[in-house]
Amino acid sequence: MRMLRVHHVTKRYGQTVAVDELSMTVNPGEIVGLLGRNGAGKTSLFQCIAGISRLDQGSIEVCGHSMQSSSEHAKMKLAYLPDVPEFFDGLTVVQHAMLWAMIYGTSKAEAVAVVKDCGLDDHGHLEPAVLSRGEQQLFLLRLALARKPSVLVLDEPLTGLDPIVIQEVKALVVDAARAGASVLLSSHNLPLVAELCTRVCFLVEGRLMTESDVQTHSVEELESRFLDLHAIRS
Ligand SMILES: Nc1ncnc2c1ncn2[C@@H]1O[C@H](COP(=O)(O)OP(=O)(O)OP(=O)(O)O)[C@@H](O)[C@H]1O
Repeated sequence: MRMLRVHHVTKRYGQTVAVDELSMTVNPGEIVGLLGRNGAGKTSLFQCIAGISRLDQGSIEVCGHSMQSSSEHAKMKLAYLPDVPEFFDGLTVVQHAMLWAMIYGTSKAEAVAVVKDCGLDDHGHLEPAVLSRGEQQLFLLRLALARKPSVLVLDEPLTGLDPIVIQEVKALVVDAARAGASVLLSSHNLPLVAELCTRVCFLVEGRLMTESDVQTHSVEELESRFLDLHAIRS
C-alpha cells in the first residue's frame, strides 16, 4: 500500500496559490527530498499533509486513511516536525513527554526513555523552549519516532544544527526509513539531500516538476537541475 498519497492538492492564501494541483506519493522505505526556492510552497504543502492546514482542493491519504474525512486515524500514522520547533507554554520536558504518551497511547516508560535517550535527564524540569535548537529538534524527533509513524514529514530538519546533531538526526531518519517509514523532507542543504534522499522532487511556484525526479544524484546534478528549472521560468 502507498503510505502517503497526495492527490491534486491546491492550497491558496487569498490570491496566492501556494500549492497548485500537486500530486505525489511516498512509498515505504523511501526518503523523498523536496527542494524549492524560498516561498515555493514546501511548508504549505507539509501543513496540508499534516492536517493542520485546510486544503482548497484535492485529498491526502496516510496509509489509506483520508486526512479530510478520517483525520484522527491518519494523524495517528503520521509524524510531522515543523521548521520551527513548537511546544506548549508552561509544560516541562517531562510533562511534554507524558502528554505525548497519553495522546498516542504509549507507555510512560517510553516517554521517560525518550527523555533519557535525548540526554535530557537533568533538564526534565525545564520548559523545552529554553533548550538549545539541537536539543529541541532531537527531543521532538525522538518523540515522533518512538511511536513508529508510518509517515514522517520533516520541514527543514537540519537547519541550525551542529555537525554532530546532524549526524544523529540523519541516522534516526535512515533507521526509520529502513524500518519501513515513508519519509518526506524539505531542505536547502543540497549535500544533505544528495546523501540522504532516495528520491528528489523539485517544487516551483507550488507545482511539482515531476520530470525532475531523480533516483541517483550528486550535489552538482541537483544544483544544476535546480538552476535550470528556475532559469526556464525566469
Ligand atoms: N499564512 C499565510 N498567509 C498568506 N500567505 C502565506 C501564508 N503562508 C505562506 N504564504 C505564502 O505562500 C507561499 C508559499 O510559502 P511557504 O512558506 O509554503 O514556502 P516555503 O517553500 O516553505 O518557503 P521557505 O523555503 O522560505 O520556508 C509564499 O508566497 C508565502 O508568502
